[in-house]
Amino acid sequence: MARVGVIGAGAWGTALACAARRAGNEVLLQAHEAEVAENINRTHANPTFLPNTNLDPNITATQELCDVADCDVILMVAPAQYVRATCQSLKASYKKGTPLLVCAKGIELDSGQIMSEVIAQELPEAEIGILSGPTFAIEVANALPSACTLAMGDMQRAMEVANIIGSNRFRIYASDDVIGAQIGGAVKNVLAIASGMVSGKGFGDNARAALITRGIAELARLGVAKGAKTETLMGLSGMGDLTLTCNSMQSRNFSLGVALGQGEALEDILKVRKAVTEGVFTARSVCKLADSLQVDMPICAAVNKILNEGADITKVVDGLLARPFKEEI
Ligand SMILES: NC(=O)c1ccc[n+]([C@@H]2O[C@H](COP(=O)([O-])OP(=O)(O)OC[C@H]3O[C@@H](n4cnc5c(N)ncnc54)[C@H](O)[C@@H]3O)[C@@H](O)[C@H]2O)c1
Ligand SMILES: O=P(O)(O)OC[C@H](O)CO
Repeated sequence: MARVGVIGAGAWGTALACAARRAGNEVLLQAHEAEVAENINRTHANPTFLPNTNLDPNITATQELCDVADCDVILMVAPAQYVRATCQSLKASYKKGTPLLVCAKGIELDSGQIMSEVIAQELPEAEIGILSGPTFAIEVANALPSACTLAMGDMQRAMEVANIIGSNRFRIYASDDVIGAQIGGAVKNVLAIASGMVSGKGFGDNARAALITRGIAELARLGVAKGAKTETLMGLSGMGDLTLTCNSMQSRNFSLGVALGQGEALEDILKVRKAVTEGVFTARSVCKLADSLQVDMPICAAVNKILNEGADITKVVDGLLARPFKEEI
């Protein structure tokens, strides 16, 4: 039995705590909000972020980041824009060599950095891993079968850690492609917003299939330019997660796109959401990263224009459709 610390008791942190506990570990879940920690300890539930789910009473919660520093493996499940500040707070207690697995999916707004770059700056001694794949929290919490990628610089180490937190209901495939495993998870959120807009606008299933396929082409262009392996981008953390998120109302990113497509305003959609919709932030940061690498990402650029520059969806879509025909690459 290992001790697994989970930072962030949102839907995904709570679900990962369930998976790690099911794999036979002692699990400590760190919550940002006092009432979330209290609910988990007192009622074995997290109605704020993962309602209608009973948690194993052996999952305990704390509000203190330093409490998870003694764990054998730490999962970083704060949303992407909070990862830097969370690492800064963890720094004083973090023990060199403890695997720190990033489970957030996003690119930092100010810097355009991926999460491994943010962590390398703030916790240079961290043994970084990336856990990413097609995994809706509620299904993992309810022990429905899921699979994802765990990428670490050392493949052998990734296998060891996979054996600690994985199980027959939460299958983990090891990889040594730390960059590739992050690009899919970050970019698919932006593409899922686009896919939702296509659905919300009533453009039909053909259009959605075309968008997803051209989306994987731009995701792969960015990944390769950043140093990812193509097979990672075509695997669970890339194409797998893109397929899931671009086709399901369970996705916060897809459902936000649907609402936008149906004419709701972004501020009104976000006003009533407690859950994070990572694509809203990553739309801007992925464009910044793509510009710096001189990669053409027309769909992500279109989403950014709609979300952040107030562009009209119909006009933006018309602009995309009117581009000259080109080779399929
Ligand atoms: N929910 C899923 O199905 C799922 C699956 C895979 C990956 N992810 C990724 O996991 C990450 C976390 O998402 P989630 O679904 O668990 O979140 P959530 O939407 O359920 O909850 C929001 C989270 O933000 C945290 N938060 C709010 N303010 C904060 C602050 N100032 N500092 C630190 N944390 C703060 C909350 O404590 C909570 O953990 C995201 O990057 C998401 O893309 C989510
Ligand atoms: O609800 P979303 O859109 O944040 O997606 C959740 C997970 O990333 C799916 O793998």
